[in-house]
Amino acid sequence: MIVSLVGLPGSGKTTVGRQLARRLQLPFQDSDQVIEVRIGIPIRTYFEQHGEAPFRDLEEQVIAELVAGPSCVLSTGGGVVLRTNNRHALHRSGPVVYLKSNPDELYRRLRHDQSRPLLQVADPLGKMRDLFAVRDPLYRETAHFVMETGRPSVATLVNMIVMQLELAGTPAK
Ligand SMILES: Nc1ncnc2c1ncn2[C@@H]1O[C@H](COP(=O)(O)OP(=O)(O)OP(=O)(O)O)[C@@H](O)[C@H]1O
Ligand SMILES: O=C(O)C1=C[C@@H](O)[C@@H](O)[C@H](O)C1
Ligand SMILES: [Mg+2]
Repeated sequence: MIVSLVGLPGSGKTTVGRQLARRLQLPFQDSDQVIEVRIGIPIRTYFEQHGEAPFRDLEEQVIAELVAGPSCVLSTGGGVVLRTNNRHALHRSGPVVYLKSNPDELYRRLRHDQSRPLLQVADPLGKMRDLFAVRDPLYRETAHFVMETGRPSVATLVNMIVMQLELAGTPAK
């Protein structure tokens, strides 16, 4: 079973995913990290050198491999839901949690972070709002649960997710 986390850049997929994996005693995978190991350079540099389309091809390949692999908690890249194949692959491989965050708050969280290529633009707040408008319906379509992030701490979010999974009958180890 693959427990996946989806959401906008900075919504906490990596941070929450790592702790959730520890709680569920499952291995942790992060598709962005798998991709970076494979390409041998930061995703940001890959975007600059090759553009977005080859990155999305690689991401689709990595998602297909990960969902076919052993049980894990899988944190995904923020744009994973842009491809229909990814949405279906994640949804049918196990519970998918959408970490839903307000774009203005995410912008405040990430404004000093240079590693997110899509936010290295003149108007990153506008970009985050646009990403939310396009992707919120896709995250909802992919997910079985929507968790509002924002006020809760990472530990609280992890507790809330574990409770949701238990309510849904997902065996927590
Ligand atoms: N619930 C939370 N409350 C406060 N800060 C948080 C919360 N979740 C994550 N953060 C902080 O927000 C930043 C981004 O988190 P993280 O890298 O986990 O996001 P991500 O969803 O994996 O982003 P990306 O899509 O770019 O990989 C980190 O500095 C993290 O510590
Ligand atoms: O939101 C996005 O489209 C992205 C988010 C990151 O997780 C990376 O997957 C990459 O920078 C693209
Ligand atoms: Mg991440």
